[in-house]
Amino acid sequence: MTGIYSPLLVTLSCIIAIMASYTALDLAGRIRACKDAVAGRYWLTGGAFAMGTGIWAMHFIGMLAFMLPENLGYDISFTLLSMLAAVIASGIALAVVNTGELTLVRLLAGGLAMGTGICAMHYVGMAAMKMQPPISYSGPLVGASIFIAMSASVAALWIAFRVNPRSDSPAGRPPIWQRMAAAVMMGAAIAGVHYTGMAAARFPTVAQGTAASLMSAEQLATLVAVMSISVMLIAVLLSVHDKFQSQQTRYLTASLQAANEELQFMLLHDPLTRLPNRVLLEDRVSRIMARVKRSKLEFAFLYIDLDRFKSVNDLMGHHIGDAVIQAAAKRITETLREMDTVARVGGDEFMVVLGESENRQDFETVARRIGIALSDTFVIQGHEIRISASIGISIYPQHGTDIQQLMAHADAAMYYAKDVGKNNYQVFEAGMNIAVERRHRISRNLALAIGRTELTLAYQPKVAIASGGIVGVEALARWHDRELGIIGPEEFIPIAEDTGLILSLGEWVLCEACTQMKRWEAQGEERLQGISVNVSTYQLNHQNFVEVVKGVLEKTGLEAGRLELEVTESAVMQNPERACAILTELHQLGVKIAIDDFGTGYSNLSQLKRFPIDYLKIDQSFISGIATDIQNAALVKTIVAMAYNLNLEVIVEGVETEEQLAFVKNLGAHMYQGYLCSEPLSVEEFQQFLGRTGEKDKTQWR
Ligand SMILES: Nc1nc2c(ncn2[C@@H]2O[C@H](COP(=O)(O)O[C@H]3[C@@H](O)[C@H](n4cnc5c(=O)[nH]c(N)nc54)O[C@@H]3COP(=O)(O)O)[C@@H](O)[C@H]2O)c(=O)[nH]1
Repeated sequence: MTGIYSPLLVTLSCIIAIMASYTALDLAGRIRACKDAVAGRYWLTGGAFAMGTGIWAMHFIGMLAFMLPENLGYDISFTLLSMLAAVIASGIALAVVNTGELTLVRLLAGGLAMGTGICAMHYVGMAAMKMQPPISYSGPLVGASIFIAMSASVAALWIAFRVNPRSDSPAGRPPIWQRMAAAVMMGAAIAGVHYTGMAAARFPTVAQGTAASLMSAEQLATLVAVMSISVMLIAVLLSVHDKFQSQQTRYLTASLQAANEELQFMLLHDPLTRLPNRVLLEDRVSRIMARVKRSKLEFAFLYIDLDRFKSVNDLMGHHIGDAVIQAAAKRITETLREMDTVARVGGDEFMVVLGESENRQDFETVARRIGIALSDTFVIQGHEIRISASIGISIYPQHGTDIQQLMAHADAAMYYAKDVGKNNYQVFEAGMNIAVERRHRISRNLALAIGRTELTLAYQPKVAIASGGIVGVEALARWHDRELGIIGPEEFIPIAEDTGLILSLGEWVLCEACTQMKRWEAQGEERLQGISVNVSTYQLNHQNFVEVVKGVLEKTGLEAGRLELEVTESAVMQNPERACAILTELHQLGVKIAIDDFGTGYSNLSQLKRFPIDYLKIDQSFISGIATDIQNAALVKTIVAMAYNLNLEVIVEGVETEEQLAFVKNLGAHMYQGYLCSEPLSVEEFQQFLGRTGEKDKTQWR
């Protein structure tokens, strides 16, 4: 009996073989990429089922494509057994592909197992065709089909391995067209086995289906269709999954790349200003240095520190402080050229590297420009803020041949600029290093000294000019450092202000002075109406200053009216609204307020009218030449007259001679302080002083 092939079903069988191959290859890739052992086992089982049923479906469609004159039946158990053989063969193939390395032995063993499975599937499937007399086979063609099965399996395993590299392979997954080409090759091999096997079969001339036939060709077609659709569905689902996963991977890769770039940026930039940080700056400097070495040009470091920034931050809050830093960064950047670099290297510190130049005047010009730009008023959220900058300059190679040296020298010059009054620039000179080293030591040692016996208070009497009697005392901080010896407040107070140490130092002074005043009260010392304490700008502007004063009064038990706070004119004028509010609160407690160093600031008396002031202290610089300097004399005269109008008492500082005293007495000033009466004394000396003067006629002391 001879049969003919239906071209449609043959084509369909080939398509199914290709689809099954594609599905199998894809699954093999997934199994190889899977790092989770349990999930890998699921993929293997699913893959074996999909590939096995695919091959099996191809085989039976191929059988159905072969139309015999007789209607034949198919034995169910053989049919299912052939499917099992295909699934097992596929499982073996996938397990082999899943190994780390495909050695020749493993490839041959896997190919043999898979080929055996395919042959078993084919010939068991053929045996499902129950006919009488049974089908006979041509030995050479069966041999050829077995050979094709074995070699196709080896080729298929090799292809599967090649198109599914390990997940950590640098090459990554091959493109889809390569996988498709591999699937076509595998499909052709599977179809080849089948059709060679079919050619080997000799069907009897007259054949009849046997009683064992339980499944008709239609039923078989239905089963095959279900299986084929399953394979196709798996293929479609996998492709959708694949697409989704590759989209996901692309998205994740893009986000990872963006995150990496941001991380890279963050590592090299300051987050607030987005300017380079010290690391990036150093990198750029080393490049400039390499260039400059060859060209014999110079380049400069500018160390910029914002003056009074700490009080802006404390006074107005960190959000305003941050905005000032950002605005300052912008202004600095705007003064520079493309080739220059500005970096933020600390809270209110910037470092500028000015690219190579032949003329060092250029560096100073830029420093001057930056200084001017930063001293212009900043308007931040409606607040007018005034700061300035102290700038230190070091030049390569004159001031150093490595980055650290150049930075240290620019830093030293910057501190020098601060020491000589801020709001200026200085080019590094050898002696500045020593000054900076001393400054560092002072701030280090001062932090340790607060609250220890190294810090003490000196007391200077206040004398009523009319009566000559002692009426008060001013407490002044003194420091004898174990390592550096005596350090004057002129030196350590500004450092304490710059470092913020003034808060704890100021509180200590306040507490110590009030405690001492309380002791004098307890001793029955009636002449001292009160004790005055200096308050720095930084303290006054600090948010909890009123609370600190209240706390000290409570702790020491001193009556508020016995405490007098001396605030400088410039401290008050830095933020008049806030200063006025704080001073009013303190004044309402009963604390007396004196404006210290009056005449050195920009204010005039009418501006001070709204402040709750009790005393004006005329700065000692006006007193030294008062008898000879007509201008100073006129000024003091005017201040005293206006103070009278405002109902303020005038204290004159720095009176050293009888002549000066006579002059201020003549003007009608109320009190004086100065060496004429006494310099500031230790507590013991002041005690003796009180004793000595107490024996004199109180009203006739001087
Ligand atoms: N915030 C704080 N500031 C303080 C504190 N203690 C001192 N200071 C301030 O330091 C500056 C220098 O003070 P000092 O060296 O103590 O000098 C004072 C007097 O010794 C000096 N003086 C007094 N009489 C004369 C004199 O006849 N001639 C002369 N040449 N100098 C004299 O004047 C200084 C007093 O200044 P003032 O405070 O303005 O009354 C100084 O600005 C202090 O304010 C502190 O604890 N906190």
